[in-house]
Amino acid sequence: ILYDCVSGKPANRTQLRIYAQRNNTGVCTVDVKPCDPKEWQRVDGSCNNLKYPSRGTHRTPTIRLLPLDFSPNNEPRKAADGGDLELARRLRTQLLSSGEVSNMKLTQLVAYFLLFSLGDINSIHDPLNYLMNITNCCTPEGKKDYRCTPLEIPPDDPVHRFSGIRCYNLTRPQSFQTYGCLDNNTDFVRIVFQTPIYDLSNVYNLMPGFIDRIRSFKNGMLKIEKGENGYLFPESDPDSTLCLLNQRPRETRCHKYLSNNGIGTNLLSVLFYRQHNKLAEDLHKLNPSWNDERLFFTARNINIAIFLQIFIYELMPIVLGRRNLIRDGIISREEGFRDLYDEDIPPQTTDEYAYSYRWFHTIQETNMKLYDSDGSFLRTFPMVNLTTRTGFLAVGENIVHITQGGFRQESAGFDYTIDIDMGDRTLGGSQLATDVGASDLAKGRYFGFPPYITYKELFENRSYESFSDLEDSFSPERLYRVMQTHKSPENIDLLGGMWAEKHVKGGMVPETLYSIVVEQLKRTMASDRYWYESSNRPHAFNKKQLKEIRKVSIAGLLCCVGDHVTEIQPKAFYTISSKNPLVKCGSSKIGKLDLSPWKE
Ligand code: HEM
Repeated sequence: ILYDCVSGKPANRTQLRIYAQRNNTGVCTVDVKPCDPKEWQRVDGSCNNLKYPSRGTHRTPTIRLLPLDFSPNNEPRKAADGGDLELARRLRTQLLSSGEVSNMKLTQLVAYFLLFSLGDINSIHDPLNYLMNITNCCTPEGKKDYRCTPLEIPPDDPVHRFSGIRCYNLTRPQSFQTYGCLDNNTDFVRIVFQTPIYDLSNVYNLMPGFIDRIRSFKNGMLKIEKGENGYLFPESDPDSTLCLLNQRPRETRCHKYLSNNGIGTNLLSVLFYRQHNKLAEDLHKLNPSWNDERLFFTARNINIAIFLQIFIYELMPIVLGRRNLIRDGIISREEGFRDLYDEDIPPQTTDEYAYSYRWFHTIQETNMKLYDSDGSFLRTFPMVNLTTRTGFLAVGENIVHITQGGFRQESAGFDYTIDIDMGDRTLGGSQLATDVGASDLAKGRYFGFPPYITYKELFENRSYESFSDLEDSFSPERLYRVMQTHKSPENIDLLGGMWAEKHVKGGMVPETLYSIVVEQLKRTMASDRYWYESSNRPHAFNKKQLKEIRKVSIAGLLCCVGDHVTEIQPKAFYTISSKNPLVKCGSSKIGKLDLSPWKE
């Protein structure tokens, strides 16, 4: 049955006729085969919710925590005095300092895993649009193009008053309107090409239909290709334009079916891809009678559970605060099952959720340190030169050196500073100059987010009318900066507010970011019929199996499938220290899974 993506209902004849005329049936509808309530979790995300079978697939519309706030024609909202809001680049340079500050407690893996988790539910079509399709937004012609939203650089800019660069290329976020699935005079609804549930889309389902190209259909395995370093995944497309920064002729590899995104996402996609095969292989040894289908879906079921266990129980407590997450029902102290499913909540993500992750650009350390497999420091490399450069991973021992650096190098500080390369280069040589923070702030206006204080009101359940109402939310110095840069509290953007806001007690992120993330995680857990902690889902783990899943860790993952990882600190999101020393991978201190409870 062809479902209309936006409404989530079977498309009627009139709709189908209109889509056919517009030649966009493929993007505005999704084909859902009849659901079987007991089947394995589908790779395409359909039938997760039996009442709304298309919710959960690619192009499931996002939802909003608060109503849209736009000027006419979806232009940015106006300031309280009716004028334009302050330039995004000026706010970025005034609210965030530029510099190198390390967080001595956490490793680069934190940023890698966060970005990887985001790629599971959010596609990178918007950045690709201005990197590949619409590259002329700073030309006179581009400035007249509705799709363009170039960023003006103020004449007194701390960097570009010297460079002469006056504009950054940027495009409007894409929506169901962009693709003609909704008429232009309707409310903006963001289009996302990833499934809204956490199901390792980066590995199994980057685009509809990819799964059939990467499955070997033998013993549950995914295809692999043999290469120089054993690192090769099907299939490279050397002619692909997606790997913009590959340095030819040496770097030719570009994934056809896996991500070609930031270096951390690419690395983790490779690790989870490999882990699928390791699981399938071991399950096959334990249960030689299982067929390909059963081996594939069991391995995938375990792989997703490992990813979620690391994400929700190991990473998020560090970032958001363990006690906070227990209090808010995101994690449990008990090891047993949790049945949180509510069929009335369709699988969807809020725009605010994916957007708020942009705050993590401030924790990205870009001066990447590369280490040998025995832990000897080799050299540094600018990470911003590696986005859309999958070819680099496949050359020489690079993947080994990046993996080692992931758990040996500190992340950048969770402070009010943005790394210099993030704030002034961002995308290596693929743009003359970019400021990811300025793009982030401006994008919020083109998503139509209401002011920061409206979110404060939502989460704190009180009103915020003057700057003095914000005294509890900012340190005096930060509040002073906010007042210097905004004429009215209503002018503060959602991200600008989060940049300056105090961090949540017990956690490392701004209070509002905490609230947005927790709101979504609750929805995610309640709306996923296949959530791994549930005892009632089809093909649920039994008690012993879940107990094994509870043991996994990022260190265990790296030991199991990381290149040349023979020793690692047991808590690998934390830096190496006397309390968290390097141990051999075989050590009982490394949390990893024993598959014997899966033996039939
Ligand atoms: C070297 C590291 C990174 C670079 C160079 C980078 C660069 C970028 C760029 C250029 C964009 C597009 C901006 C726009 O179109 O407005 C972007 C988007 C984004 N990035 Fe990063 N990023 C990095 C790391 C991270 C990390 C660690 C996170 C944390 C989760 C993250 C989260 C996001 C999010 C949420 C978006 C928005 C995607 C969307 O909804 O369109 N990035 N990044």
